[in-house]
Amino acid sequence: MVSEISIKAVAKSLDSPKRCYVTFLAGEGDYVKGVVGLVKGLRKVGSKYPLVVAVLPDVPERHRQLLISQGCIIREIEPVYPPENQTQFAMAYYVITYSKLRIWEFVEYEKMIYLDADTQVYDNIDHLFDLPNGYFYAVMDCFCEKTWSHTPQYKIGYCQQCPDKVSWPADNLGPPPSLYFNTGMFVAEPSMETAKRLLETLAITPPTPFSEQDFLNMFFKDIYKPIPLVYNLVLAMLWRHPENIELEKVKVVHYCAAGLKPWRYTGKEPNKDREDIKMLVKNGGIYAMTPLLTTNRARQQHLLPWFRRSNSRCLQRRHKRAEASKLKYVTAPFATCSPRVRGGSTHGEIYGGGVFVFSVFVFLLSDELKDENN
Ligand SMILES: O=c1ccn([C@@H]2O[C@H](COP(=O)(O)OP(=O)(O)O[C@H]3O[C@H](CO)[C@H](O)[C@H](O)[C@H]3O)[C@@H](O)[C@H]2O)c(=O)[nH]1
Ligand SMILES: O[C@H]1[C@H](O)[C@@H](O)[C@H](O)[C@@H](O)[C@H]1O
Repeated sequence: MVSEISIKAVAKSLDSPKRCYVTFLAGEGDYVKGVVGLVKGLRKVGSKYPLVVAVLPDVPERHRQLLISQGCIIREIEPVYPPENQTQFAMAYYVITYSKLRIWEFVEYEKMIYLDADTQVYDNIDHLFDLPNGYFYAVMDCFCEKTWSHTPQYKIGYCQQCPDKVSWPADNLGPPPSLYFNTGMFVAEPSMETAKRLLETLAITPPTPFSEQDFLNMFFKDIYKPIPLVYNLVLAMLWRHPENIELEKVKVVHYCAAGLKPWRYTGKEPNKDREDIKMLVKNGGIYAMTPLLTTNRARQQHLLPWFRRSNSRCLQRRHKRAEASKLKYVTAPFATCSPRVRGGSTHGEIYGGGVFVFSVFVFLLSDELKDENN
């Protein structure tokens, strides 16, 4: 029996413009825990739109089912690679993230907010869907971590977060670089034409260390519009540019770095008495109480019919593809990858220990998944 609440929810959804949150999932590792945390977070902050998970073929069925049971829409994508024989130029860890480019093919939606699986929302950001069309919105990155040591910016100590501290030596290096965004969160408009241009451009673009992030920065350079840091707080900002952060206002936290993923918290990390950590703990603690959708009634209230339609279309597509497919793809290489592969030093060394503590609250979101990783 469909409840009255679910009928109202359906009616409301049919009225709403076609919008969605979207994330990306590869491999059979533990990033699925991040997605469960994220969908619970979105629900907790009252987001009106569904979370679509763009999954690579190597995501196991049990993970897909788990995500569907939490209200996610599963959309399988074909992997995207940089030009053949050139993958060595991107950091091995990141090659798989080129597949994110497929989300521009999700043209059943007019607008989407992309969030990496290692982000968490602490406040509703639905209003970002109302930003004017025709631009690429994302938060400016920070260049201060050792992962950036391959760049001139890092070498001269220049960061766009504090451009007056070390000014750009135009005489030696030419005009300053364009503003550079982090791709853990962005607002974009799906379009087959854009999707096609992205892939065509990628085919003639040599891979670079931050793979799809560098590529999207290059591709959308002319229409990029920075949005405030509160929409994607890359953790390093806490200790690199604390003067730029108003912690109570942060809406999306990005647990951006190996070793700092919320679901990998061990409880042994130092510095848990830092004030910023305490603040995040206070704000984030409520998420531990967000329920899973475990009862039919809860599902009726939260799962809208387009979730089901879309998932059943997705299953049909997968069957078809499995039949036809001699699809060659590389599984996610980095779920178990050592941080050293990525930047020459461990993220433990880079970040110091304190921030691990605030990860625990998001970790609590996912503790029902403990067995998944064994
Ligand atoms: O085994 C994996 C590894 C990664 N991912 C997906 O790929 C995303 C990016 O990977 P990480 O979160 O491990 O990487 P970072 O936090 O360092 O992310 C930063 O660098 C990446 C590569 O440059 C991307 O651009 C990303 O958007 C940017 O925030 C994950 O969030 C997740 O959505 C998986 O699904 N499975
Ligand atoms: O600034 C960040 C950070 O330094 C990360 O370690 C890296 O993964 C990101 O891609 C980058 O944008």
